[in-house]
Amino acid sequence: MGRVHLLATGGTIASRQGPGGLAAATPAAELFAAAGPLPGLTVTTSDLGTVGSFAFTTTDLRELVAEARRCLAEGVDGVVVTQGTDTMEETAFFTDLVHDDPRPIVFTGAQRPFDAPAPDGPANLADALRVAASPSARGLGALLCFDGVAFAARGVRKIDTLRSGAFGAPGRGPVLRLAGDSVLPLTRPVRPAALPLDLAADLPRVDVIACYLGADAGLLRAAVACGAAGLVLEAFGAGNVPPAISETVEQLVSDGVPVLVCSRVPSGPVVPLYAAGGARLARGGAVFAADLSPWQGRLLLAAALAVAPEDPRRALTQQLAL
Ligand SMILES: NC(=O)C[C@H](N)C(=O)O
Repeated sequence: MGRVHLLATGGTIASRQGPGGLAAATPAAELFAAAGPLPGLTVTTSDLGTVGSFAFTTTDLRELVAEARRCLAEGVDGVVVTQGTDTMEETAFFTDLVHDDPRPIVFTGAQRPFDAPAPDGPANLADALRVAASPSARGLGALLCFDGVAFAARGVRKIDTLRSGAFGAPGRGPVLRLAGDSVLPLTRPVRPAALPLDLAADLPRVDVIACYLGADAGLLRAAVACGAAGLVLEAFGAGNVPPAISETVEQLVSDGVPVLVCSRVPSGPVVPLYAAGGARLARGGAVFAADLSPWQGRLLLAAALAVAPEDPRRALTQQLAL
């Protein structure tokens, strides 16, 4: 008999139509009841909140991971977190960065609300509960289970605003597939060691700066003026930025502000190829973030700065080597 704890935070999976639009209001026990009986599983439930994930802060993120750890300490085989899909790729990734227990923490949600004529939440939740109890999920870290498959947290992205197949992991694919009651293993990605992050302390501010044709360095400087301790560039293509930005990056890095390079393209790695583009950024000391999305890169840089404020490079390199 598998034992799983369900921790609910809100999101569309818990939302119903109200006078001003959709609002999350359904508690964990009701979400579980709608997922139907799951023979062979004992499920306990608790509620951490009922908000849309677009309202999450990094404080909520730290509290969520701490709460999931408390649930695991009760001796369950795994934890399922229900939340909104808007920031699920960030929550799952952050959880994965610090998760050093072989038991999985599985995120799921829905694209259609709880009171829709054909909601997708109940099936997603049933799948996520099965994954959380499955021996095939052990050692895979934080997972995101949606629409019949589960993705490793690293590299997963929301790829559709409304369709039930909301997530993908470009260039990687899912790690588990659901078939009825069975959880079928597909691949086992190697995970770097967990970062020893103090969940009680605030994360340093890291901002993501978008690059677009003709962009100048104004937003980079503004971010630093607002207190950013590190910056992530949402660069063009394989990691190129307009000249005004690379010039400023060089200066910021030498002033001690680390800069991580990600791409605005959803698939493929960033590499310092072009003399006046990415190669210039690399010469200036920017770190290239493989195929991490800017939003996952931002959380990685914030965690690296928290763990090693003087020299986040080592933590970054260790996490990006795989
Ligand atoms: N499908 C969803 O859950 C989206 C919702 N806006 C949220 O992130 O809370």
